[in-house]
Amino acid sequence: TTKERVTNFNSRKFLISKQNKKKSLKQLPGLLLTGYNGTIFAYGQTGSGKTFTITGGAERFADRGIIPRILGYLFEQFQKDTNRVYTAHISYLEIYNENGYDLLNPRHEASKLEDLPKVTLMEDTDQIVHLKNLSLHQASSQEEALNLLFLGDTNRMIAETPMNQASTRSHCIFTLHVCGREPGSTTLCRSKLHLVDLAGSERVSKTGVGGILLTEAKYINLSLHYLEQVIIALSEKNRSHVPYRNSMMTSVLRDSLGGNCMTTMIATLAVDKRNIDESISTCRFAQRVALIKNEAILNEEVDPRLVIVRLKKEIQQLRDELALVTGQPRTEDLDAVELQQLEEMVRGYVEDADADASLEVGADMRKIHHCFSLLKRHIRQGRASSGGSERENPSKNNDGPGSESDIQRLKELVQQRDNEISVLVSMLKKERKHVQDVGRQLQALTGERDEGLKADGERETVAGYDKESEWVPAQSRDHYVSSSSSFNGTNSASASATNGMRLVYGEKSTGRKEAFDIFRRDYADNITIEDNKYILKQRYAEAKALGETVNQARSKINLLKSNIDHRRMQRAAQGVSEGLPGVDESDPVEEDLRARIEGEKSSYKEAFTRLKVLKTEIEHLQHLLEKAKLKLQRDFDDWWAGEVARRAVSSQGNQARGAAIPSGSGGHPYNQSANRSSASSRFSSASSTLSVAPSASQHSSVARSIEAPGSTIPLTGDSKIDADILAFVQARQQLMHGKAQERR
Ligand SMILES: Nc1ncnc2c1ncn2[C@@H]1O[C@H](COP(=O)(O)OP(=O)(O)OP(=O)(O)O)[C@@H](O)[C@H]1O
Repeated sequence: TTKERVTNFNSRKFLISKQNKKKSLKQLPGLLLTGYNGTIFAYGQTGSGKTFTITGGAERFADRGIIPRILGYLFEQFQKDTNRVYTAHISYLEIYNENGYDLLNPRHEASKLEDLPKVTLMEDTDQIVHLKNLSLHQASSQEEALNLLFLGDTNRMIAETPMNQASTRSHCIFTLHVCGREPGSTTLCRSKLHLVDLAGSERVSKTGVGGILLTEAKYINLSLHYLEQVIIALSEKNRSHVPYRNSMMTSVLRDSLGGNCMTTMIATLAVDKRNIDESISTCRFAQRVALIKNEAILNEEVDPRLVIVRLKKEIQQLRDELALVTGQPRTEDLDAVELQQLEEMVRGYVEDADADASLEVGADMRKIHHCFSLLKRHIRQGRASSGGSERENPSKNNDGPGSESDIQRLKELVQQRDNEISVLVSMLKKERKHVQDVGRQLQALTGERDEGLKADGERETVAGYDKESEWVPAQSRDHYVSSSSSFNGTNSASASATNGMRLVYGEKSTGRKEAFDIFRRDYADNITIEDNKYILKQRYAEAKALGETVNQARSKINLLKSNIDHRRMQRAAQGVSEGLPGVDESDPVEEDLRARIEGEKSSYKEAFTRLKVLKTEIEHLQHLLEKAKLKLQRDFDDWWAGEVARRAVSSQGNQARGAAIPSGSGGHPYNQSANRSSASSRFSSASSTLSVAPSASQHSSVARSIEAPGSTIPLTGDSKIDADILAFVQARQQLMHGKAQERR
């Protein structure tokens, strides 16, 4: 029961073993920024909370895992650190049955796992492993990075089939590649952080390290066994050979396990009594991991492109100097472009007010000569316009340019212009005030809707949520896939998913929609979906209110600022007209205005900071909601497909016997949990037998409610259309039965 589960989870404990005792789990992301590689991997039996720890829970924002938290932290640091420029790239690899798959491949959501290009290992001469077919996506913001995580997780979920319980039997490696550089420097700091969600470990401990029994081989997660072998080899002193190459996972994590990396293992335990053996085995494994000593080094490298540019410049300088020293100056004439450049440089140099400004033309005598001649020309021109005219007009009292009458006339002209300017300024102010008033009136009329959110880019997201809150099942997976397969890696995954939902809206059949409504009503996760919708609405309302607070504070600050300006002008005018002293002294009115600005500023900051946090939370909740909806959609599709197949088989049988529509039900297999193996058994029973009676494990409210229609429905003979007709009749019956029960 839920209560038991909660109690069990509360008693879960995490054991963290560290390579370097000084470096805690919290410090790893920080070390990533300084250029060290890091790995955090979760190890434990199925259901002990590895995915919950690494990625996060599917229900609440507070349950978000290490990956979203690290992404939040890192992007915040990128912004804070003004001394460096950072770039981040993300890859997401899934290893299933020793094959690697790119979880960020856009084809992932449209194709079966087997049809996807496999990620393969390639080793260079320095034994560094490279992964072919694994895409790397740049993430320039936390939002983009979280979208990539969401996309990968969704792809992982979609690719899950009853035969492939991916979350339990596959390993996932989310890698964050960070590159930091000081502007102008040729040195780069490259580092990567692997966040690894390993497959369930239980089989390994049961098999033992010694050998794998042939009969059990297909059930055993070989790569975890090899991981254990590598760990043992690394923890034993004097072991020269470490068998990294045995599995893809150990090859990919080679650096993390015994190389240049700070590694933290999180051992997850399900501390129920019946799991005691698994728990002990996990602790032993953690103990061995703790013995491994890694030598992490700072990953600094020089960017070859920048070095080339620098070296080319240096070579040119040296060539010029050499030519100068050896007396072999270049003889060819400067071309038009060079002459133009020199002219601009000299003009800039002459006009530069800075006395220390220098003119850099390199050690090229041709250029130096040309610069001298340009400077000479400038000087002569200057003399001609000032000194020369002085010599020609030594008397200041004559009527030529510069005479007293001339100066007087110019003064009057300046005065006249000043008057014109002040008239224009006051007109401008009036106009501006008018525009502001009109703006305010307009805002009042439109109710200032969503202004705050709009300012922070929130509006679209929340509006998107509103639009999708009413949604219906897809006709088939193909529809969903085709509509969302346009994803190119950087688009919003949630947008593509919702588009998919919306696209099929117009194509729904009534029977299918009715069936979906019933299915959704009984679906166990529906409570979570509804809860999250409710929380999301609350957050949205809070964000809207905060947005308004931010806007109000902003306009109040602007108003107070203009009051201060006004006050200052008033005081200045008073000072000039009345010749009052002390205009420079502090003004209590202005002080008061300033204090009010400070007050508004702090409420603005507070609301804005909360809005930012809220934005992350809203996005996270939207992702959770999307995932839950996708899961519901997928479960419904499976159930529906099973129903249709069974009806088709039954109706064919009945038609052959000239019978009416059969009774029976497929049940609601997902009312307890998303039991995918029961889904597969439904499929097989549908194809192998005409019996449609619900099995004991499949009973549900829907299953119990089905009765024979009691009338013969004319069928078309087309199996697909007939199946749809039958499903419609059945869904309708279920609905009516449900309503009848409700009335009772
Ligand atoms: N600390 C926890 N608090 C609440 N729920 C938890 C906690 N840890 C795990 N769970 C829940 O337990 C279930 C199983 O957890 P999770 O999927 O993380 O296990 P896992 O070790 O990754 O399993 P698998 O090996 O199958 O992938 C999930 O429903 C998860 O939400």
